[in-house]
Amino acid sequence: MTSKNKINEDLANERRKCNFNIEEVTYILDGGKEKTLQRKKIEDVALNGGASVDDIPEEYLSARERYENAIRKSCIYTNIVKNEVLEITGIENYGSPVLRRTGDAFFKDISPFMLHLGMFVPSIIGQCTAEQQATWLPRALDMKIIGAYAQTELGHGTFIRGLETTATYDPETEEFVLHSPTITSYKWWAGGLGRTANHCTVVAQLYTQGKCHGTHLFIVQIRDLETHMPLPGVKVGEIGPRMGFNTADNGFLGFNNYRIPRMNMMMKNAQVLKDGTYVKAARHGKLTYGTMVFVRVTLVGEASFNLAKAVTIAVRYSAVRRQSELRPGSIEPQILDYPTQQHKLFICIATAHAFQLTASWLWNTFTAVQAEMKKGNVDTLPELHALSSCLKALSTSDATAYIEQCRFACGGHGYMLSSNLPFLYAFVVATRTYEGDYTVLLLQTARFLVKAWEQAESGKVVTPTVAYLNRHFTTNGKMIWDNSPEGIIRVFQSVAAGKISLCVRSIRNRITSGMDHEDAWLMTTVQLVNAAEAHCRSVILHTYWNEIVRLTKHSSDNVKTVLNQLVMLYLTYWALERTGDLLRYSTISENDIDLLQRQYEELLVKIRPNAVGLVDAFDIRDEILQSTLGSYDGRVYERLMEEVQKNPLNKEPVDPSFHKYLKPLMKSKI
Ligand SMILES: CCCCCCCC/C=C\CCCCCCCCCCCC(=O)SCCNC(=O)CCNC(=O)[C@H](O)C(C)(C)COP(=O)(O)OP(=O)(O)OC[C@H]1O[C@@H](n2cnc3c(N)ncnc32)[C@H](O)[C@@H]1OP(=O)(O)O
Ligand SMILES: Cc1cc2nc3c(=O)[nH]c(=O)nc-3n(C[C@H](O)[C@H](O)[C@H](O)COP(=O)(O)OP(=O)(O)OC[C@H]3O[C@@H](n4cnc5c(N)ncnc54)[C@H](O)[C@@H]3O)c2cc1C
Repeated sequence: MTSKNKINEDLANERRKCNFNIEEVTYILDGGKEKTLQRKKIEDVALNGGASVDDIPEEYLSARERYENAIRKSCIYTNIVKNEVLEITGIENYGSPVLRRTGDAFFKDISPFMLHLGMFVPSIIGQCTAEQQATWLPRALDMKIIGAYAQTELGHGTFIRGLETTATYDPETEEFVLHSPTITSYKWWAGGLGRTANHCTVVAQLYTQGKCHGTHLFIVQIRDLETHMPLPGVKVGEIGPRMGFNTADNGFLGFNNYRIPRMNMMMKNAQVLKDGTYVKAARHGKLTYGTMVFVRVTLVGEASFNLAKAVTIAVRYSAVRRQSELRPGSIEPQILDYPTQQHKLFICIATAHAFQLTASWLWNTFTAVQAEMKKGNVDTLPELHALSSCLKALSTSDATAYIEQCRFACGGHGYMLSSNLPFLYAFVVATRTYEGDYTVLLLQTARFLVKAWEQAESGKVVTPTVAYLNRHFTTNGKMIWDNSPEGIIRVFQSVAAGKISLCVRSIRNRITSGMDHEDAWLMTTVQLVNAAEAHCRSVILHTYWNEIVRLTKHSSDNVKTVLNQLVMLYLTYWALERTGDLLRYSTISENDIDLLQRQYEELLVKIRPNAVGLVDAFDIRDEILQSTLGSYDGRVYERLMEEVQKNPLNKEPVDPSFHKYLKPLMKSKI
């Protein structure tokens, strides 16, 4: 073995200690052996060209160079996907999470094509008629047109009904006239819009026959396909440097009475006829929000994958890094041996599992609701909206916090961009805001919960994810504490039910004392967010536990054991995090809490020998991790040194600024 591919001895030892079959766990996380094999095949095809390697790391490039480099690599990757990968997977897998995952080997930040594939194409699939899809979809999939999703404006992101861009139908010419009447009506933020896109989905207030019908979606060409010049009546550009997403060319867009054909309104859920007659969406008023629901569902898997990357980096680094002495003169321990380090990291592994399994379950729920909607039944949409809202909110928020925890776990070296942890953080923290801000989405779930509570109160049987509310009305007093997984889950459901019940009481009391419903709701929103969070925790705990039981039925004993230890760690961790709630809503005693704490510490000890095996089971290739600290071989210090050689500041021994500024300063007299 050359020193280049020699595995760090501590890491090699960790792998020898691992007592379970790593591949078996990978199969469970991927959704089955077939899926793992398919993923590996795709990664082999897409990554063996080594196209991901930049001569100069992108963080040293100027804004212009970075953008051009991101476009260059997007085109390379797109060609590989079009010419080689889709041969294996079929065109229907264009937007699959595997391609998204493989794409991370090409971009440290983000591809300017991401929104084309992540939202423009899904909006065509979800919001266009079959005839419109036949016109747009093949061209979009073939990258003959490149799109963005322009909904948010300078003045409004959350409150979609407040958007100001107008689309006024002109029956004379059978066109819509798009207009930006104010500065705040300028589209703002859309990824890929600033420099890359020639088309975009525009969300605008629809006016026809003198009446406003609310926001609708339109496909709009904004640039010439040959010259890429903005078309007359279109003002478009890039919004400027941001915390992350700097290669996504997020853009602004304004219209000056810009005309598009009638058929460019996405007409699956509502139509404007040639004479201007508006035909209302018959089934559900919020179907035009469907693309956002789809993306929220996919973001739970994104949170899991990015957290898996961060914890892979931090655990491998913690196995390699040695620091301090436990006893005078003794060998310095691996930092992974500190229980406090295990406390920081093992919850991240468990959370990545919890979110991955919840994401698959949510995806199945999403496809089931889609199938029902195709048959004309929209009854399950409110539950899906409530679920996807709170799961998006919590998974992105927890992933953000835990990625930062992984960075803390890597000390100073975690602060280096080459560790990839700062990029991961900047990327994931944005997911807490975009596609619906954390608080706003939890308040959406709260609306659903309050309604479900009222139904349960009147004796009606409610839908499965809130079925625990029915139990709330048949049991009196606090939930009996029981330290089994099922017992802990039941207690978390009681906490949620108790908090929802307090919200309802607060709202009613406020109304009784003279407030109108809107003010009573507003004054209760702090509690409502808290109740929705509690509900969502119980959903995640329940789903994680159920899925582990189901998926490990035929697993080997050691895999069953380690995955059980992880899920128990997760349940125990959250019980300890929420002791205040547990004391309030269950019969848990101080003694029970002491036992929980001991159980938690014992679990850390049990999981410790398998920690590296568990992150290896995420099976994230080095090209995708892009980290000096997290590579499979653990050559941390060598890679940090190699990275220093790429720093343009080190190219010359003396920087020109010495002669220009420093020397004159040093020579000048006081
Ligand atoms: C070369 C590279 C190749 C790489 C290949 C890889 C392939 C890539 C493939 C996939 C990648 C996936 C990753 C995707 C990454 C995507 C990045 C995205 C970037 C960010 C994009 C954006 O941010 S787009 C903008 C998003 N904006 C928002 O989310 C706005 C948030 N606001 C809202 O959603 C709503 O306004 C609101 C929910 C806050 C409220 O709406 P409104 O005021 O209209 O409603 P009400 O509060 O009055 O409620 C009325 C009623 O309706 C119910 N309701 C609301 N929303 C919905 C809904 N969506 N569905 C169903 N029902 C809904 C609401 O609950 C109320 O019900 P009641 O019964 O009356 O209570
Ligand atoms: C990296 C990035 C990429 C993006 N990409 C796109 C894109 O491609 N296309 C696109 O259309 N948009 C995009 N966006 C915009 C994004 O969807 C919005 O920023 C997001 O929905 C939040 O809306 P806002 O900015 O208006 O925040 P605001 O609504 O102004 O929120 C500010 C604060 O007010 C609070 N608040 C707002 N309303 C309420 C309420 N009713 N109750 C209680 N609190 C409230 C929020 O909780 C938040 O704390 C992107 C944003 C980012 C950061």
